[in-house]
Order: sequence, then structure tokens, then C-alpha cells
Amino acid sequence: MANTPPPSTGTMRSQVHVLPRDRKINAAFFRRLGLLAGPYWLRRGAVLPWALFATGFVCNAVNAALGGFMTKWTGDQTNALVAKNVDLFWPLTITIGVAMIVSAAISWTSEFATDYLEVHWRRWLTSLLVDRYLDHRTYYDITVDRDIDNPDQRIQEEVAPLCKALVQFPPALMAIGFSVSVQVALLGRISPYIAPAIFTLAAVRFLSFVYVYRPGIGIAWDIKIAEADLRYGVLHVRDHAETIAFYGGERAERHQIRVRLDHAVRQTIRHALNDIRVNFFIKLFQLADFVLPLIFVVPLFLAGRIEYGAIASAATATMFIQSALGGLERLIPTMTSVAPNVVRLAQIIEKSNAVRAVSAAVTPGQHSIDLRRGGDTIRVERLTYKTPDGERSLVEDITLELSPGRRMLVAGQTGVGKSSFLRVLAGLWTRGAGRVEVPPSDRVMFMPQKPYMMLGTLRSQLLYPHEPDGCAITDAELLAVLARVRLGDLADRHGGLDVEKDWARLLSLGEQQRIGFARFLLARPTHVFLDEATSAVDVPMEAHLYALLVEAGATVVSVAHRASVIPFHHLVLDLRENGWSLQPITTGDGRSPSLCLVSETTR
Ligand SMILES: Nc1ncnc2c1ncn2[C@@H]1O[C@H](COP(=O)(O)OP(=O)(O)OP(=O)(O)O)[C@@H](O)[C@H]1O
Repeated sequence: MANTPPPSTGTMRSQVHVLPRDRKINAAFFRRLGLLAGPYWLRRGAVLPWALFATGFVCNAVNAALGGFMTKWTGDQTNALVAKNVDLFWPLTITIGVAMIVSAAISWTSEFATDYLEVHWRRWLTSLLVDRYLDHRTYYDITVDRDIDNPDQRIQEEVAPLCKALVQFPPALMAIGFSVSVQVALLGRISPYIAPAIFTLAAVRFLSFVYVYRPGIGIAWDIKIAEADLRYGVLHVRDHAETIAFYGGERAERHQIRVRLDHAVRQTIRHALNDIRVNFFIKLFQLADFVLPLIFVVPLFLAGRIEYGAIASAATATMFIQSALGGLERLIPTMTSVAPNVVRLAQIIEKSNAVRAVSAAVTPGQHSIDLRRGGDTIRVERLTYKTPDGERSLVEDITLELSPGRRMLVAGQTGVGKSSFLRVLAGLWTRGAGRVEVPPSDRVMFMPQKPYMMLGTLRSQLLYPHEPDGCAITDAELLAVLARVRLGDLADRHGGLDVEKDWARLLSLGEQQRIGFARFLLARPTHVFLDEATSAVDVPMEAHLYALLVEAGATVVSVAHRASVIPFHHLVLDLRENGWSLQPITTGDGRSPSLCLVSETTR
């Protein structure tokens, strides 16, 4: 069965949920745009962005003026040609050539300023989002609440296209505004009717374009969601590579990725079809652009009211206007394709604001636990804790005290809430009631079942979460600590302390757990909270690691399943669905009591 793919339905349920109101370009959309753009442009010291913006502005204004002159010169040049006036024709031709070179140089300057602004903004916005993502443990709340999909993708992939589109928008609008006004003014000198006609046509063309393009906004969202789903499917294989390999689940995985890919391709095809409709429409209007000057200008020439060169001027002016309007129309698909980015990125800031607001406005007692940091004694008073969604109360009304140097084992059936008790002590879970007092976080270390292996060297693993730079701990001390957790040969085996490796994949879980204890020996916290931190080592090694905790005199709260760890503790907190008990451990008869035999005491 392991190799049998699930039946193909051709459709899929997305992991990404988008509210219909988030898909709309409405007031909320512009508020979110302000959330992303405002801090960059309106902060103090935003000199560089404004200087770059001003460069683009000046370049566009100069180029528009040059465009106006070129239109006039083209008319004069044509008249000179018709009149066989060589003295005027060649100087005008050279002037137009020089103007074209100057105009190209100004365009490059403007493009460079825009590109630089784009990179600068991208760096700034990405840093802001990373800060907000890490602020107040927003990343943790996002994982727990699962209300924001693929935050990594949003931060890494979606900022750059957004900045690109937004920095292009004002210069393009300016260029359009300058160019169209200059050219329309010139056309007005040829015929008073042509300018209103062009404006009317431009307005009709723009509004019709927006109407025709409208489905593009929804399609842009569908593409974004389909791509996020595809990425999730591929990442899932990477994250569970070993398990999938054990199951031999390649066919099932290929199938789930294929379904996601097909869905993404279908959305891209919808986008392409919409583009065909839109392009057909653009071509239709380009025809009108071509015909319009002929209708207005040729009769005037035939009536002898304008010179032949005016026809060339009108054609050049129309070309400039058409190119400007084309630029505006190209902006609309660009802007709609990044509309989802605005919402998706702003959601990270909104989430961070919400987390901030909750932590600032917590009123302990009613719905949240009152967590205080300070002192050496762990105190828990009438603690009731719930899952983050608030749906389930796990354990109710716990009261206990753990003095410095005491070690408490947390036991109980699987799923009862043992790890969650540690989450509460860490302040990660806050739903519930009661009061908890723990030492300041710099004196506490958490040791999870699967230690976090950061990207970097063995040295940085050992010193985590502190930076290796400026750390006073010598190599000899690091090697001695490795020897104490029986990993004395690890540095030699992997080429020293400063070799970067993928430690999470390279080290067995038991080795990673021993790295966790090495971190403890180096950081020397006064309090340690362990969550099955020795589950992957054998019983003698476990005894050795616990002996290190005892020797260091640390205060310990430990979640464990094995009875062999009982002798290393003074107390057992036994959690049950309908209650809890706290019992001193007595091993006077030389035998360790079994966890499930820990008897209940009254509260
Ligand atoms: N993020 C979450 N949202 C909602 N419920 C959760 C979440 N995390 C855990 N739970 C639920 O909370 C309950 C307690 O989980 P916890 O991890 O504390 O159990 P445990 O006693 O440590 O179990 P085990 O011994 O199996 O590790 C479980 O029923 C679990 O499904």
C-alpha cells in the first residue's frame, strides 16, 4: 500500500486560506500599502530614497521637455526636406540625433536611480519584516495559530517584486503626465480639436482597460496561492525526507506535488488567456491612435492650412502619447500581480502588532496566565492552562513551589499536557488563569527533545543561543565540555570546531541531545527545563547526563517517561486529565518507584 498514490481527483484543497475581502482593492488594501510603504518614506533620515526619487522626477521632466522639442524639430526637419533646404535639414538632423543620445543618457540615469531605490527599499523592508517576525516571538504565534501560510516565502520572495512595482509606479506616472501634457500642447497648435479627442480616447481607453483587466486581480491571487501550495508540497518532502524514504513514499509524494503543479499551471494558463484578451483590446485602441491624427491633420493639410511637416509632428506626438499610455497599461498588470504581496506582507506586520498588543494589554487572571520573572524559586499558583486556541483546558488549578537546587519530574499520560506545562513556564503559552513566577530568562535554559541545530559551525552550536564572536570560552574548554558529554571525538571527526555542516542531519538524535547538555555546561544556567531531553540516549548515558545536572546544582523541571530518571529528582508532579498530584520521591528501599505508581496527594 505504501507505494499506491491516492486517487487523482484533479483538484486539491489548499493549505492557504484567503478571506474574500482580502482579495479586493479597497480601503483596507491601501491601508496595508501604507503599513508597508509609510515607515520607509516617512521616517526620519529618509534622505537617500527621496534623493533617488527626485533624480527620477527631474530625469523624467527633462526627457518630456526633450520629447516636445524633438516633436517640433521633426516637423521642421520634414518641412526643410520638402523645401530642399539643405542648410536647415542637416543641422536639424544632427540636433535630433544629439537630443536622442542625451535623452537615452537621461533614461539610463533615471533607470539606475529607480533600480537602486528598489534594492534599497527591498533591503529595508525585508529587515523590517524580519524584525517584526522575530519580535515578541511572532514567528512562534504564527506557527501555533497557523493563520499565516509560508511566512518564509513571503519575506524572501514577495518583497522584491513589490518594491520593484512600487518604485516603477511614480516615475512611470510622472513620465506619462509630462509627456502627454507636452505632446498634447504641441498638437493643440496644429488643431484645436485633436487634444480633446486624444484625451477622450485616452480616458475611454484607460477605463475600458481597467474593466477588461479586472479578472486579472483574482487570477493574480490564485497564482500566488497555487505557487505557495506547490512550494509547501515540495518543502514537505524535504522536511520529512527520511520518513518518506523509510516508507518508500515517493509515488505518493510525486502525486501530491503533481496535483499542486497542475493546479499552479492551470492558474498560469488562465493568466495567459486573460492577457490575450487584454492585448487584443490594446491593439484595437492602437488602431484608433494611428487613425486619429490622420482624421484631424490631413484635411487641414489638404486645405492648405498647415505645412506638410505638421503631419510628421502629429505622428511623432501621437507616438509619444501612445507609448506613454502603453506604459500606464503595462503598470496595471504589474500592480495587480503584486496586490497579493501587499496583503500577505502586511499580514506579518499586523500579526506582529497583534502579538505586541496582546503582550502589552494582558490582564492576568481572566483569560491569560500572569507570568512574572524574578527570584530563584519557581512558584505556581492556581494555574490552569489551555491550548493556544483556548478550546481545551489541559490541567487545572496547580499550586506548587520549587526551591533553588530542587529537581522536579513532570509525569503523566501521553497528551495530558506535560510539554505544555513547560511552554507555560517559558511564557510561550499564555491561555488560562493563575500565576507563575520563574527566574529571569537569562538564568533559565530549555532543553527540548530535539535540540535546535543552527546553521553554522560546531563552535556556534555549542555556544547557541550566544554568538561565538567575542566569546571568552577557549577551544580547550569547548573540547573539555564535549568530552564530558562523551562526544570527545566529535570535533576531530568533523574537521574541528570551525567547520560549517548541516548538524541537524549529520548528528544522531542522541548526539544532538548530548550537544544540548554541552550547551548547559557552557552556559551554566541556574534553572533547567527538560522536555524528554534524554529520550534518544541509552539508560547509562541518561544517568551520566542527569548526574551532570545534579553536580551543577541546577534547579530542574524535567518531563520524562523513563522510570530510570526518578532517582535524580526530589519530587514528581503527576498530571492527569482530572487532576494532579505532587509527591516527594522516596527511594529509601533502594528501588525507584514506577511513574504510574506515583500516588496522588491532595491539593
Ligand atoms: N498548538 C497546539 N494547538 C492546539 N492543541 C495543541 C497544540 N499543541 C499541543 N496541543 C494539544 O495539547 C495537548 C497536550 O500536549 P503536550 O505536548 O503538552 O502533551 P504531552 O503530555 O507532553 O504529551 P507526550 O507525552 O505525548 O509528549 C495534546 O492533546 C496536544 O494535541
